Amino acid sequence: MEKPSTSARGWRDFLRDRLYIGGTWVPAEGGAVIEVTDPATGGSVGQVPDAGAVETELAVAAARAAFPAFAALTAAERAGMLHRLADLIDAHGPALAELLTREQGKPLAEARGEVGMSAAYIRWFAEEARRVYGDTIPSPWQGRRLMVTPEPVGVVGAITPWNFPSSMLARKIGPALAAGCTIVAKPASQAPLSALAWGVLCEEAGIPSGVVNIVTGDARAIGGVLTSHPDVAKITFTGSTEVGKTLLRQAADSVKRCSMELGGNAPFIVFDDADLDQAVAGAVASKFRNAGQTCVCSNRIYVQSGIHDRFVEAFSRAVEALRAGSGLEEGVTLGPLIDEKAVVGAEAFVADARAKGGRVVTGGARSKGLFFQPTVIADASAAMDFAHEEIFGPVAPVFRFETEEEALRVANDTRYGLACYFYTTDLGRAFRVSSALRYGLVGVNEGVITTEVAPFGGMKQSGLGREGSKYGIEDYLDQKYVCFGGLEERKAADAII
Ligand SMILES: NC(=O)c1ccc[n+]([C@@H]2O[C@H](COP(=O)([O-])OP(=O)(O)OC[C@H]3O[C@@H](n4cnc5c(N)ncnc54)[C@H](O)[C@@H]3O)[C@@H](O)[C@H]2O)c1
Ligand SMILES: O=C[C@H](O)CS(=O)(=O)O
Repeated sequence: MEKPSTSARGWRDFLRDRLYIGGTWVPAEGGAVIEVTDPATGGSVGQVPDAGAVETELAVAAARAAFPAFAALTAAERAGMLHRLADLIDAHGPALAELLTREQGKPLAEARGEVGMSAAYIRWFAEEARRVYGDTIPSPWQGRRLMVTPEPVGVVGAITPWNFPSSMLARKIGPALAAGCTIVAKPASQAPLSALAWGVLCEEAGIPSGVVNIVTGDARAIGGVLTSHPDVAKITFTGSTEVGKTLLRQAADSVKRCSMELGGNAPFIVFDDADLDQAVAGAVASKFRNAGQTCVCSNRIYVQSGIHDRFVEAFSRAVEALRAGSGLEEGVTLGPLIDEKAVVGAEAFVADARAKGGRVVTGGARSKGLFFQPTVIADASAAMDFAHEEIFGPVAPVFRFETEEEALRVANDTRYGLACYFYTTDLGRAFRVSSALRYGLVGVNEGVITTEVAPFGGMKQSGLGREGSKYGIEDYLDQKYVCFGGLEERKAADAII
């Protein structure tokens, strides 16, 4: 397979101010647009159409029309398209990463990591396409053969968040196309440009018109069509738990298949027997990645009393070493928050903690623009808002605990169940605690554990289903049971002369 040209295309070459529907680039009805701004500077990065129900109906119709022929391709043909798509993502990684940093704010190194992860998800599902096996089942009857045949569910509606505008889309486009489905995707308006860049890449990868459609604009109107349209078979959503519940309610009337990747409230537990340096490094990585704006960020840091003071001192020192600035500057490790609402949210969590006895060890205030100081708050307690709500910002509350039983009780005391982490050098504790924690993802002595080869998803109100891994394609397939009867040898009297 010929590798795509790596001719130096810049981030501007992937800018599109049109919707990608049925393989064509079209404006919103009436030409309304949404301005996309760089959260580090407030400057304009580009514009995208402010579309709604009418354009979404057109996109669903295009996806519906493309589905039969795309589903009829062989798995190898679909795998070939996905491999070409992954090769294009890799070939244009630097440009795609710069576009991502400009619209979302994360440091370039993290953006490059996200683009690389996007290609990894697509490549993983290119190969999963070739392993969608069925079953034959031993028949309980004479003269019958029983088979189970997986079939693509059909048109998929996908809605994705702003914090990982590329990889969250990859986690949906990959399995959908691998299974033979077609898709209509709506990115978040805060960071929609990376998704439209996917339209450019899909076009160049030779993915047939109408298979992938990207619609930007009015979330409520677009989501309203996707969750109710009779031609949409499945909804896959990544975002807040509250919006996930809204979409589940809307999709119920037409009983659509739903996958939900929702909010988190990750505990990060440090036992007395932990390796202190490892625990500090893990806490910084899991808390401050994307300026604390990831669903799997540590939200509550529980430290056993014997190591507590040494941890707070070492952790605060490491946090103060973080370098805040524009994500485009090499060496920057902490970018801006996505918008003013996010900064106000972080300020509110700090004010609430202070009012309830929390001690700000470092940080605690906004700096300039949409930047918020990386913050450590000691003497945190269950009375504080961030004990029960997702912070989604660079604020690290540290709670003290005495026993393993207490740590497990408080760690599990949440409606969420996405990610959790703990540090210990005791093997027995590692097995006991990883078994007792009610979370979909468990990091033991590691603070960042996401990979395309392992299932990603939550328990409780953190979601439904899994993305990535060998499990991630299952939600895009219907298992059809076929019973072949009348197979006994026909007697002479039955024979048709
Ligand atoms: N579990 C995961 O894999 C995962 C990954 C990333 C983010 N998240 C969660 O997402 C949240 C942050 O992202 P966000 O601010 O973009 O979340 P959000 O729920 O506000 O928005 C997510 C997407 O839903 C759209 N949306 C909002 N209201 C809608 C409606 N009524 N109908 C249809 N679409 C609607 C938005 O435009 C966006 O595209 C956090 O809670 C985070 O934990 C979870
Ligand atoms: O925020 C949500 C993402 O799923 C984080 S990760 O990059 O997949 O770990």
